[in-house]
Amino acid sequence: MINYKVFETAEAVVTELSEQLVTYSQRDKPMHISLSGGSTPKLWFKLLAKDYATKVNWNNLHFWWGDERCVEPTDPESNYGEAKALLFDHIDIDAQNIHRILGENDPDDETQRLAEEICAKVPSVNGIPSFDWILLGMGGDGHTASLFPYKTDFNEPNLTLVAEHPESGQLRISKSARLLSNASRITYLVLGESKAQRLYEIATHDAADLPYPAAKIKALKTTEWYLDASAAKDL
Ligand SMILES: O=C1O[C@H](COP(=O)(O)O)[C@@H](O)[C@H](O)[C@H]1O
Repeated sequence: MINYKVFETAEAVVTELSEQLVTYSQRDKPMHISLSGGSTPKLWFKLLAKDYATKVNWNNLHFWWGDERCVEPTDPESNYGEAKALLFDHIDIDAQNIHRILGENDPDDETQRLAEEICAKVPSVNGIPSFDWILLGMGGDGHTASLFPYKTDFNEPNLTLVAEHPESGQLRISKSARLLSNASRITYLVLGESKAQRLYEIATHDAADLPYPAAKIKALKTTEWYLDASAAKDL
C-alpha cells in the first residue's frame, strides 16, 4: 500500500514539510537530510527562506543532495546552486553543514570523494550510512535522483555513482539505490499535473513490474509521497 499524503495546494505541501523540518531541527542530535534537485523543491526553498529563517535550528541540520549535475555550482542547472540562491543565501547556517556534491570536479573522483565524506559524517545502520530524511523528486520519466528507468542497477554495491542523462547525455553524480534505500525515511515530493499519469501508473502496478526507480526505491522505515491535488488527480 503506497503511503500518499495529498494536500489541496503545493503551498500546503511545502508548509507541512517546513513544519517537519522545524521538528527535525529540534532533535537532540544532528540530523542528516538529503535534498532533491530539479524544479520541484524551489517552492519549498522559497518558503523556508521567507517564513522559516528563524524558526528552524539550522545548525542542527546537515544538508546533502540525492544527485548533482556535472556543472559549475554557478550554472543554472546546478541543484546546489538553486538551493543556495533560494535558501542558503537567506539563512544563518554554518558552511560545514552544507555538503554539496562538487559537480565541477572530475565525476569519477567526485563520486569517490562524496562516498568518503558520507561515510565519515553520516551514522551507519546495517553497515552503511543511513540518512535521517531523504527528499526525492520524480521526473516525468519515473527517474529519481539521477537513477533512470532501464539504466539503473539496483544491486550496485557502491554508495555513489556517475550517471548519464539518457536524452541530453549530461553527466550526473547520484546516490545509489542501495544508499537511498538505507535511509530511515524517504519522502517523494511530487507536484503538478504533469506527473499525474506516472503517479497513476505507479499506483496501479506492482513496483516490480515497472521500470521506474521512483516506484522501486523505498526506505528502511517510512516511504511516503507528498502530493498536491493536481499531481494526485488520478489517484
Ligand atoms: O533531474 C532531476 O530530476 C528530478 C525531478 O526534477 P523536477 O524538475 O521534475 O522536479 C529531480 O528529483 C532530480 O534531483 C534532478 O536532478
